[in-house]
Amino acid sequence: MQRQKPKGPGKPGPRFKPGSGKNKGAAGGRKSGDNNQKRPRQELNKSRLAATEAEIKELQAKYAEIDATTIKKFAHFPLSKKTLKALTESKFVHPTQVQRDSIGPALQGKDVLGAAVTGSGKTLAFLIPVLEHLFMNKWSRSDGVGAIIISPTRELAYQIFETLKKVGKHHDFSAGLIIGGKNLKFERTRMDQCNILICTPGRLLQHMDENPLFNTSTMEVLVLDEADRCLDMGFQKALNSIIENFPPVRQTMLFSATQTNTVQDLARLNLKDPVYVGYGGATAGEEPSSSTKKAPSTAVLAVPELLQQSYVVLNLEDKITMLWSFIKNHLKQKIIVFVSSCKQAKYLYEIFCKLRPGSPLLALYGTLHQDRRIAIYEDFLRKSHVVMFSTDVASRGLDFPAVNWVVQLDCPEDVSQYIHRAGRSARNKTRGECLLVLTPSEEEYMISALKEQLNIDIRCVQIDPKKLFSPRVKIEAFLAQFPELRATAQRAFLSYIKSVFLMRNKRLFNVFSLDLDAFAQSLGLAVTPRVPFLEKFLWRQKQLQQQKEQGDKPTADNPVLSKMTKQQSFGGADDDEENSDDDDFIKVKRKDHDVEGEPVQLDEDEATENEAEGPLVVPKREKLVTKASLAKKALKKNLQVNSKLKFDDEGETMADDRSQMKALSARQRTENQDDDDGGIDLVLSKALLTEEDQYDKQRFRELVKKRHKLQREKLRKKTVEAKGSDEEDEHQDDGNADDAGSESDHSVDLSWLPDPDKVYKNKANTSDGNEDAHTESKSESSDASDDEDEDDSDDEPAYKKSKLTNKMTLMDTEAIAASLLGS
Ligand SMILES: Nc1ncnc2c1ncn2[C@@H]1O[C@H](COP(=O)(O)OP(=O)(O)OP(=O)(O)O)[C@@H](O)[C@H]1O
Repeated sequence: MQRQKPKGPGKPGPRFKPGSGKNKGAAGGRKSGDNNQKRPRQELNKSRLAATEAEIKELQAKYAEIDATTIKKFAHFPLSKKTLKALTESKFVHPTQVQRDSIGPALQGKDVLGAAVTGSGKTLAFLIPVLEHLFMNKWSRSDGVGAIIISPTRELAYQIFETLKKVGKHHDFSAGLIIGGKNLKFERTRMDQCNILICTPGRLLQHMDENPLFNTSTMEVLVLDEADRCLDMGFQKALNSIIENFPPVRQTMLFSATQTNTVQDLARLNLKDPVYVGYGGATAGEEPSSSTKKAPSTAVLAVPELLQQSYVVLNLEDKITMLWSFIKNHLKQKIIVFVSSCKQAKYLYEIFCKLRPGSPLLALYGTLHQDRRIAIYEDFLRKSHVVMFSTDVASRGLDFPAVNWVVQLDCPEDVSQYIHRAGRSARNKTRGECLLVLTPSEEEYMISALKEQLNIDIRCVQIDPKKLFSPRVKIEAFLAQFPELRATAQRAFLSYIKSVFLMRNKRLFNVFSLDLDAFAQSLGLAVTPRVPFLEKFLWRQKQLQQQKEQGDKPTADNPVLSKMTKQQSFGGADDDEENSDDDDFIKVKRKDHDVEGEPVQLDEDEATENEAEGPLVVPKREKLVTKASLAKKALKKNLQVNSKLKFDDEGETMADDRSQMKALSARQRTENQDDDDGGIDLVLSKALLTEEDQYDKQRFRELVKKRHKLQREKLRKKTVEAKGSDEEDEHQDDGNADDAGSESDHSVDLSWLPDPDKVYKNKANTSDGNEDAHTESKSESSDASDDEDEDDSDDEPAYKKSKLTNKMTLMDTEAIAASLLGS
């Protein structure tokens, strides 16, 4: 039974129109009029409350009698009027099997594990109980978070939110969509006011860690949609931390088309006597029909009844030709093409846009901006014929209407991934088709796994070569024309190889069976790009082989060797940061693969955790490449970022004293920083810069002084030379004195003239014009600093300044002329 919470009055009822009271218009009766308005409002609130109380009691009394077998319509469930009204308005009248089986126990407050075929209506199977739980407990905005629904992808969370808006529209609860890529501040300020939160694990954890307003202690219902995905390795850490923050007493519901039921997962979630819905007994295409309290050994794996499945076997290099021909032959259809990495989805989208197949194209993958992702998702919902290239971000839970074809261009990791991808078509009893594209090396394993686990007979189709059109030549031309596209093709090439390389099921995915040159050519690349991670892996294997031949065994004392062995057993890449920029798209996240190779010893904690399941091989997690780690790497290699080398004419490097730190304390402090963990101390850096700045200024002043000294020396030399030659001339040729023309060619001894310094100093003091001149001269030397100007004024003779100013008065000129004539 559900716990009744002592509640306040709940949300206010509708406002009364002003003047509806009896005393309307009475002079001076405003106050009493207000009272009269308040009274009916209070009375209405009371009567509403009483009605709600009565409804709750009535519904509660019926909970114990719920029998799934007798339920044909939603109205047969003891549901609140508000929920029923919204369901009817949304044309949800008859519950699906999973809804029939799970809503009853969920209303009774039991934990539920629901597994049902894709598109069978699991979303409503948990949303209805969530709404009813809050209603029965008279939840209001001030009560905080009552239910949290966790979904593995943002698009799925968004879709659940949209469904909640439909079926919960007559309730007064507030709901929030908490997903990454949205405004964190906005979410932060409103989260505490939400009664129902729909979130992705990462974002929820972020709020739990960073948002002091976020309080989950009031939470009473937890739902995990696509529970097996939420509980697998990719989200394990985040989910463990999230669950720690939840109150231990709560109702928990898990739903998926490929459900988890491992003891370990259920223990993590604190499930108490859960009811299993859709486990066991069903065959392909047949919906599960009963719920059970016993934990069955396996969950049902099934694909929709009306889904037609087929597969085709092709060499890797023929995939693009096949896809192009397929799209050209299905122009008026809605198609999703699944590939294994974001870069492939991007490349296929870009090149097909250039090739113009005649059908609208879209691409949905994780590295797109969130707003773009939602826009593409909505675009695909709306369009009736369109091709969408997608990664597995769209493989789970998304309810696109009327998808005609799902093409799995790259082989799925396992059967459950196949089911989720295929389930985007043939939803809710509609027809759909799925085409699985396999390479010859993938065929045997995948087809036998599908037949065994799904108990289906998947049809192999042969492609008519006449219907194949190769776009290879056009692709090559586009790549030659657009270098950016070529780069995208190269990235797509590498990302596909890496995805195959990282797959843990080596019987299914064998990177060495691929013809890399042919594959590169099929993407339009004239030259096959290098695959560094593969080269490195082969080199390491060779080393290992050599070590083995020499009789060495990997031990704890031989870390290199044991690392290599470990890596080989993973069959995966190392965490070498060199290749890390290719890594963002792929992570080996799942733990339920068929794994080849030796089991690897886990950390102690993990090992004990996994004992119940026997030896477990976990994937090696990729090291996160952060800016700090890159900086540390650069430091280790003694790389100086932004350093400048100068070369002389002979090509020898010259010391650049400007780049060397002069300040002793700065140098000491920087040297001491070597022991630090990294990061930038802003205060320290500022102090160092100020100190260095002073040295820079001093150095600059010295340079200027040096330059001026040189100039003066040059000038002095010239004057001395000129003097010497004049004296010689005087001795040689006195008779030439009256030759005016020759005078202009030779310097004249003007030492007998009055000292110009003295003359202009006096004038400068009296004349206003000289002030301007001084300013002008300053502006002319605007390159120099203020200090430099001061130096100039000390050192330079006054006549130089006056020469610059060119401001001689008439009297000065006359005086000079008179003295010249006088002499
Ligand atoms: N009772 C119902 N009557 C009619 N349509 C329904 C009913 N329940 C659900 N649907 C519709 O069926 C479609 C699939 O529902 P939903 O997305 O909940 O399926 P699912 O089981 O969660 O699928 P998946 O496993 O892919 O996540 C939706 O379009 C939904 O509106």
